[in-house]
Parts: sequence; structure tokens; C-alpha cells
Amino acid sequence: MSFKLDGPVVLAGAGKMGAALLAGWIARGLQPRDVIVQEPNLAGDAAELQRQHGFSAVANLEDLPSPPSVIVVAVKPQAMDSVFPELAKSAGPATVVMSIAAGKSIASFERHLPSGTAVVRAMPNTPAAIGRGITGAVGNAHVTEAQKDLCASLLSAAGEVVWLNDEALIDAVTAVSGSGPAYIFLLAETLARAGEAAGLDAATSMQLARATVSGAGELLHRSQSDPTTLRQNVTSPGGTTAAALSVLMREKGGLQDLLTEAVLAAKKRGRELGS
Ligand SMILES: NC(=O)C1=CN([C@@H]2O[C@H](COP(=O)(O)OP(=O)(O)OC[C@H]3O[C@@H](n4cnc5c(N)ncnc54)[C@H](OP(=O)(O)O)[C@@H]3O)[C@@H](O)[C@H]2O)C=CC1
Ligand SMILES: O=C(O)[C@@H]1CCC=N1
Repeated sequence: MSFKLDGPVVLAGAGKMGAALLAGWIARGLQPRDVIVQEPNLAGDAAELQRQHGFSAVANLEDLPSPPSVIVVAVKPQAMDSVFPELAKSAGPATVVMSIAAGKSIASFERHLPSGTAVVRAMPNTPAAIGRGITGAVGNAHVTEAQKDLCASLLSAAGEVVWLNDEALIDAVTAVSGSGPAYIFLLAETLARAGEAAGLDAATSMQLARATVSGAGELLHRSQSDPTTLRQNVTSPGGTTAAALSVLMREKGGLQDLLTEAVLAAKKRGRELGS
């Protein structure tokens, strides 16, 4: 994968999501010498990546040596007010600012950045760390084709990219795919606990649940069939799966009701984080 750069790629915030993106970029050929991480305390996965790959790190955006091609902003939405002033000083006229913060609108960045700054708002997810993420993205009118290509190459190093033509949709993207991996991990946790209720020991039940969730995900990934067909392939008429699905797919209070309520709660929270 090639990255066309006129300056460094700066990652502001290398916590859980920032480190996942960074791992995806480096695995797909972004040269560590082209990366600068801005973190007050480099720790966890990001510190391990630095030990392995040796990219530079600064404590503050004001410490950057030159204007970046792109600043990927991966700090918590609640911390953004303290980041905006530094961001405004460090973005050059050719820098594209790409935020992945839940809820934070393009307009909130534009209010703090020099007029005409290119801003992309993106929502990735943590499978980015293994190149299997998916990101929804939308840019403002100042994003040039070259800047869009650069953002696309960084995002596609982490998995699939869906460009949106309406920023209003990004809270829904956040609720489905940004937060979505947590729902799947919760499924593995709850399946393992349910296995214990059915008589398995904790370790065996977790082994079965983990392999089932990851195996089913991989089958969905590789198969040409849709999820409905794959589900039906498991379900023998009058068999065990049908008995379980009659509970999960019951009309009231089934998985559909629960997941819809969960996704709408995430979407609402995204809006709140932005205001
Ligand atoms: N986690 C996920 O699955 C996803 C997260 N996101 C978005 O990514 C962003 C980061 O989330 P996540 O990685 O989970 O959070 P984390 O708290 O793990 O990461 C944020 C990081 O930013 C650092 N940071 C750097 N500069 C600053 C600063 N000036 N002020 C405050 N913090 C700073 C924090 O350092 P320190 O800890 O020392 O304060 C921390 O390491 C959020 O905006 C979130 O909405 C988007 C998609 C998915
Ligand atoms: O929980 C959050 O707010 C972030 C955004 C999407 C996933 N994690």
C-alpha cells in the first residue's frame, strides 16, 4: 500500500483506538519514520509498537518539527476542548485534520481551526489493528482529492472504508460499527456464561464461545452467502438451533428489540458527546 506524503502523519492520541490504527498502518507499509505520535504518556500497545518500530513521539502537538500532511485526532471527545488550541497552531495550510472522535462535528473543528482547513470526520473500529476494521468517513468542502486519497489510504490500511455524503449519518455508523465490536465481544462473554449455566466448566465454555464467535465471523467474512442463509444453514427443522432461535427471535423482547434499543442509545450518546 502506498502513502503519498508531503509531511509526517501525526497521530494525536495513541490510546486503544489510536494504537489500533497505528498497528494497521505500520503492518500495511507506512514507514515508521513518517509517523509522529503525540501522547502525554506513551503506554500500552502504542509503547510496544514504538519499541518495535521506533517512530518518534512528542508530548504536545506544539512540539511537532514541521507541518504534517495529516493529523489524525484520536483523543476522547471530552478532552477535545483542550486539544483544539494546540491543533490550530500545529495544522499548516496543507494539513488535513482527520478526527475519529465520537460525536464531534466537522463544524466544531472548523470553529477552532484557521478558515479553509480541510477536515475529515471518520469513525473506525478496533478490528483496524488487524486490518479488518471498517470506517465511515465524510469530509468538508476544503478537502482536496489528494487529501481525500491520503485519508482513504490511511483508513483502508485499517480495513474497509465507506464514504458518506451526509455527516448526519455518522452517529448511526458509530452506533453500528464503531461500537459494534463491543456487542460481539459481549456475545462471546454471555455465550460463555450461558454455557456454564448449561453445565460446562468456565474455561471450556469460554474456549467454545470464543471459537464459535470468531469462526462464525470468519465464515461470514469469507462466504458469498448473507447472514440469513448462514443462520438457516445451522438450523435443522425441529432441532436444537430452532429451539434457541425461538427465544432469541421472539417478537417482543428478543434480540432484535434489544439490539435496536442498544444502537439507538449509542446514537443518542454520540449526539450528546458532540454538544
Ligand atoms: N475505542 C474505540 O473502539 C473507538 C474509539 N473512537 C474514538 O477514538 C477516540 C479515542 O478513544 P479511545 O482510544 O477509546 O480512548 P483512550 O482514552 O484509550 O485514548 C485516548 C488517548 O489520547 C491521549 N491524549 C493525547 N493527547 C491528549 C490530550 N491533549 N488530552 C487528553 N488526552 C490526550 C490519552 O492520553 P491519557 O490516557 O494519558 O490521557 C489517551 O492515551 C475517542 O474520541 C473515541 O470516540 C472511535 C472509534 C472506535
Ligand atoms: O465508546 C465510544 O464512545 C467509542 C466510539 C465508538 C467506540 N468507542
